[in-house]
Amino acid sequence: MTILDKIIAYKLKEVAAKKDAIPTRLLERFPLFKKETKSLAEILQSSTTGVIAEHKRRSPSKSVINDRVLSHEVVTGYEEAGATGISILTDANFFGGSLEDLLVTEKHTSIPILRKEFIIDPYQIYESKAYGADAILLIAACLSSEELKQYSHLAKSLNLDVLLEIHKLEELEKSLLPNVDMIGVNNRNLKDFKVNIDTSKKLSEHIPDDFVKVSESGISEIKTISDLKTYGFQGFLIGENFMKTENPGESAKLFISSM
Ligand SMILES: O=P(O)(O)OC[C@@H](O)[C@@H](O)c1c[nH]c2ccccc12
Repeated sequence: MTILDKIIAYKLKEVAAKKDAIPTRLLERFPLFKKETKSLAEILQSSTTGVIAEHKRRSPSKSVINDRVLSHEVVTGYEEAGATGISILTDANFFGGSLEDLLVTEKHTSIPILRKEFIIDPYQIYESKAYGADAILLIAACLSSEELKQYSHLAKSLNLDVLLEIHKLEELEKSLLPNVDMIGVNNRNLKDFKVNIDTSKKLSEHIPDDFVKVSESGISEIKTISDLKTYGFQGFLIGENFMKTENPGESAKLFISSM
């Protein structure tokens, strides 16, 4: 069983319990459900930097990255640093995140927020909207073609942008859907956690130009970004490189200001 299989099995149980606690019809009554969302894809297209800074306390590959920092300090720091968007990992069990982190971010910042979660049920898309997300992540490795189609359609009907994550060419075919705004190439293999930036470079030529291209994971140098830009990437998802430092907002500021 790979870690991804483990996460999916856990998510199925987690979502079943959540549906009992707060049914979809209640989520639809949350005040933020009516919030006007901001398009991450649009902002990335007009940004010259394109950094999506991620809040991530832990990960299955590295265990603790930063358990001390308060999320509101991190996210306001990210916004002040000039990040184009913020990614919030809401998974508690493997990444130490929460929906509370999403609420805090919504309250304290005004740039687009990506909810980073292992989405395996439409319920989580309603939940993302109810807790203030502007965009969601769908992972091709976790979902069938039919699910990807259905979930991206639902997200768009709620005005949420869709970032669809792929790691290999076979996953791209089922990901070229009308309701997908951005295609993210994860440089990290979720099966063995190995990171290779060449994954983005290799897959870039196969991604049609009508999708905003995002490169995810393992980015720690500005020259990597300049290089990826020549392959058509406009978004760069960075977590650990900022989170592992004492002051993630300050690290993001140093990084972005020297781009
Ligand atoms: O911390 P990094 O190496 O900068 O990576 C950030 C982000 O890309 C990574 O957290 C991520 C990419 N896709 C995911 C899917 C689920 C959980 C996490 C992720």
